[in-house]
Amino acid sequence: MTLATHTTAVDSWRLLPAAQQPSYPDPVALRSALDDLASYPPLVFAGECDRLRDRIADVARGEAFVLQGGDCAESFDAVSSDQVRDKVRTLLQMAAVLTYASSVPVVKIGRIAGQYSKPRSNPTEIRDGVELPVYRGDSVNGLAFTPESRTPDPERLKRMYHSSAATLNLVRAFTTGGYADLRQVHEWNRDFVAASPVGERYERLAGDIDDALTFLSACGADPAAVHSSEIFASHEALLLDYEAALTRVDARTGKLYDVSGHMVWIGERTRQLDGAHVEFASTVRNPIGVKLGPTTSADEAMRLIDKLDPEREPGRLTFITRMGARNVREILPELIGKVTAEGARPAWICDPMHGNTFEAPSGHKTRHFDDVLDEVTGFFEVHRALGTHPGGIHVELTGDDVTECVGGGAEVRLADLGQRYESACDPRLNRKQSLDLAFRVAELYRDRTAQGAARREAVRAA
Ligand SMILES: O=C[C@H](O)[C@H](O)COP(=O)(O)O
Ligand SMILES: C=C(OP(=O)(O)O)C(=O)O
Repeated sequence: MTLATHTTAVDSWRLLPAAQQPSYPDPVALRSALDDLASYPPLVFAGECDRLRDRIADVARGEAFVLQGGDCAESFDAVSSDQVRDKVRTLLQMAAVLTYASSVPVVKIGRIAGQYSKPRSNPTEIRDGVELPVYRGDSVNGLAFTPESRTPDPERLKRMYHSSAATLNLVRAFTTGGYADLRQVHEWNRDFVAASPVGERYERLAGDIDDALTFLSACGADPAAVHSSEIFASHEALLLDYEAALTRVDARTGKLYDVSGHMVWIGERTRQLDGAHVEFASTVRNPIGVKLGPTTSADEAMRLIDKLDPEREPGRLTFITRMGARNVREILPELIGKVTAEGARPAWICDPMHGNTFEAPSGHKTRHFDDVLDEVTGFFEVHRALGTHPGGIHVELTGDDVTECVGGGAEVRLADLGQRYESACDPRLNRKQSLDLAFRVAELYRDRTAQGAARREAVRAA
């Protein structure tokens, strides 16, 4: 149910069907929560959203790379400084490796400080013959399988706001308060390489980064970027009442911004061209992501561009493709080919998680590291063949040593899944698997750069 609030958001989306919205039993309580939210201060500022748009514009031009990652579903209980610190640390470690290998800035975007709502395949769940509403994220209902917990509660929308605020505060503190110093981040990577069963493979890259840092200090170069970092916040803009309640007019420009996060994305299940989510996103100035699954046609992609990025403004739109390892090499070329031929310049980034989920014999939802890597590899291959820019990766990850995805250097086996399966929804890469992935993507980037140089050399010689 969607109710009018005292927000300044454009209300056109309210006239359209909104998929995946909870049904709240008490409309008065919902209205009251939304009114409160509409009176709260912004979580992020419009100028910060603009800065992220500029950074993504560099990605669209082939001059930067996106690392977007974090939990599948954040939980209110996990807003602790240790958990946020470990996620930030994982992102920083991955970014350090990717920056060196790609030789371009890495734009770090957390699935963080707002990723509390989940689209689901089924509206209900049955256990032992009892049917209850499915868990839709902490912003909607509770994970416990009881009627009370599974009933959507609008007070949770306010907890989402407060949890996002506390998390953002920690992210800002960790990225600017000395924790993100590149030399320290590199030391953590050295420790990872030394302890990893496949560390030998990464030794050379880690050694090269050592040399680069030593060279920088020998030159007396001490740029501020070495001591602090910048991590933007993003989440799926799923609950439109919440997003609209946090939409504000920017005093500088008179334009609308969704100030619940720097970037918001539209999911695979809610990207209908005539639906409320696409309409809502078209009314705000934030950088927007859209997930594109294997059924997306090139024509649909073009119509999404026409709706969300009619000015063809680099940085405005990011296509996050999640085709599955088996499909990526077949489906992606036509999409990218058509969009590029039409003169549109979205950033393209690869989500290698959502097309590669399967159920383990133990009943756990899982993903195999090899499939994740294979989809990213296919994504790089397709871009290489087309001469376009593989603009980044979007991954579900955590800084904790969970056992939710199988494979990786310090192999998690199917039989290990039950040991530490903590995700409230989909399986995440643990810290070591995330770092493994960063080193492997770095290798792909270096291969690509080396092949590009070889091609240029061959052309010069001819
Ligand atoms: O995280 C993504 C979706 O919410 C999830 O894949 C849907 O999962 P379900 O099929 O278990 O509902
Ligand atoms: C639900 C998600 O993905 P998708 O929309 O691609 O299925 C997600 O990223 O949490």
